Amino acid sequence: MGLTKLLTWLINGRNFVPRLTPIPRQFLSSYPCRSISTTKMFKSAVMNLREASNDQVQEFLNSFDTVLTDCDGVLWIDNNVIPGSAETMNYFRKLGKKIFYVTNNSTKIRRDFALKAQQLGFIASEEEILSTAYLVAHYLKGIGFTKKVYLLGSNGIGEELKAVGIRHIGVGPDHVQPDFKNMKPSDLDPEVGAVVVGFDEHVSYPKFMKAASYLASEECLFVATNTDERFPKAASIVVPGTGTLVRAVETCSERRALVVGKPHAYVRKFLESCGLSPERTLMIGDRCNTDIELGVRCGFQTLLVLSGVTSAKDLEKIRSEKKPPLPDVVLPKLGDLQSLVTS
Ligand SMILES: O=C(O)COP(=O)(O)O
Ligand SMILES: [Mg+2]
Repeated sequence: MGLTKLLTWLINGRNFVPRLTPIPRQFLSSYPCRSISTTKMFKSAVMNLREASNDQVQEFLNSFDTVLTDCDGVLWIDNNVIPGSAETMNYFRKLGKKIFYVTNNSTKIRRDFALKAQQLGFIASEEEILSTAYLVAHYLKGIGFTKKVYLLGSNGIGEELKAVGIRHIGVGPDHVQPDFKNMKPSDLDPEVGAVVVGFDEHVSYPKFMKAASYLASEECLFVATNTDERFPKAASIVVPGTGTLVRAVETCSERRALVVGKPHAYVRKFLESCGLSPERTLMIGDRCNTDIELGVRCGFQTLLVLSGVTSAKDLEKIRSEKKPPLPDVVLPKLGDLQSLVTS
């Protein structure tokens, strides 16, 4: 069963018939999902759950049936679990909440995300994972794409493309040679009909040249996984995120990518097609400009945890600049919910 069908089935029961028609490209660029009132988008009150009464915590827990959680920065950082997050997610499940892991990370296939989650103590299955690698494949398959993809990204996307019968080239090192500027048209594959940009640890100048050269043809599609500026990191080291690569290719190709990840239109449309009940859905994230913005735009409740990218200081800045949207509720880390429900 496909992920959309499965999500729909889990959420609505067998009788619900999802809309599985591909989403037209021109529609996506302006797709608003639902109109957001200015008060909701720019509200200034954020409830700190640690300062809430027992009744308020209980009310919060009773207010949602479905939990969509971000991964990097909420559940784990690299391969290290954030203390208490597995216990909290498993507690949600024990309460009967449906759980889905919605990640902008494109480096793994869904099965490997599920495996990683399980190894870190989360109850999780492949069907509960929604990743940007999967969304890219879902999008290209949905529009009937049959050509080859030039992939400035990792095997995670490559494997998801392969799973839907789409061929790709480009994964792995493409080192700079002394005469790299002498690249010729014959160095390009004429079968390429789309450039996909995701996280690529082997990013290099020749890769940018190839991506931009393919994109010089107007017919060539340009798809990106996500625009996160940075990965969450515990120490004071900055790890540039996929947004860095997307902006670089957008700059040299003089084009804008269709981005499938949070908070962009494709993932919002995808979630909407799953028939979630927005007012009974909670989105948990560590970034206001991806996770919380997605949640607000979809009409979900939102919980920001400060264990990843957005810090308490950032939150203050967001509050004063009114951009991006603020969450409904905040916690230092997801695991803190445990002490609140047991106290
Ligand atoms: O890997 C990323 O860029 C972000 O991943 P996340 O959405 O799970 O935080
Ligand atoms: Mg995150």
